[in-house]
Amino acid sequence: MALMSGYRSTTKLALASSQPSVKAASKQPAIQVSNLSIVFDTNRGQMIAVDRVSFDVAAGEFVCIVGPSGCGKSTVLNTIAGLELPFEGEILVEGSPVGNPRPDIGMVFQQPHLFPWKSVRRNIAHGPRMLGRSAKEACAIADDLIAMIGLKRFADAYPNTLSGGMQQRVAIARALANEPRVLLMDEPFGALDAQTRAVMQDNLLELRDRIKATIVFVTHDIDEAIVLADRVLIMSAGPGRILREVAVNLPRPRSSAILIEPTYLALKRDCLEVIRAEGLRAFNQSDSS
Ligand SMILES: Nc1ncnc2c1ncn2[C@@H]1O[C@H](COP(=O)(O)OP(=O)(O)OP(=O)(O)O)[C@@H](O)[C@H]1O
Repeated sequence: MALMSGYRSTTKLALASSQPSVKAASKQPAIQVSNLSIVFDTNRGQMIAVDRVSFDVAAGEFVCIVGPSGCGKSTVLNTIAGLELPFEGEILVEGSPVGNPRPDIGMVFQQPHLFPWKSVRRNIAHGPRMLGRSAKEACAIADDLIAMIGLKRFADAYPNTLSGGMQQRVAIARALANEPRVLLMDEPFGALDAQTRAVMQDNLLELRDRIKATIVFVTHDIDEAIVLADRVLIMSAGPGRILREVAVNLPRPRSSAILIEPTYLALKRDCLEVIRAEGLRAFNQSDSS
């Protein structure tokens, strides 16, 4: 496998001691989340969904957030996107506080949410048009991205004629059309079958090398997190906190083929130990409360 030619055994697991605060290596992080807390009103009273979460993401870094269902992963991501207000704490993206959704922050969800009445090209051109680009410019941007995601033959097709994987590629291209500095992805491959998912992971790794955006990616799947990320943040069961940071120093370019490499398996085993211990802690806690 050509992508594996540079493979070396450089895996290093970095487990920080106890860290509510996870700092990126860069001096000027693209994303700075400081003491983020989010409380929801529910019919059983107030519920702390996210509890004093702090982390940085360096410019160009790929960070995955994993954790048990309901631990607040999506809430953290939505808040960075400006979709979850109000919140306690501070979030800076490219140095500016987040408030409302911003064109320099792209978001991709588990479901592609394409406009069913627009063709692939017009779905992707929509963002640039909204930002004031001419129809010609917007179509040129869309066509470049369509080539990048390998759907040239489907430029004039409508979403309902595409497979789930193809629709998700269009959703990613649509998010990239505004040239976001930051791309937030909430389980974008969660609804796909295993084979399509592996192909999409490889596509994303390739795209990532070309677009140089800072990416925060939420997933349940530890394999997916290790294949994609420079760092994995493991969240605890609710209320959500950052439990551990795991540095993934596997060489790039990578592909899903690293899943069978011994260094990869060692890294996965260490992550799973952290996740299993946390699962047990949460179970015992809920059992005794
Ligand atoms: N708008 C809301 N109102 C009330 N509670 C909410 C709201 N949004 C999320 N929650 C609750 O906050 C907690 C965190 O939800 P969130 O969706 O962020 O978790 P998650 O880790 O992304 O879960 P999953 O992996 O299952 O998608 C959950 O207990 C959820 O029920």
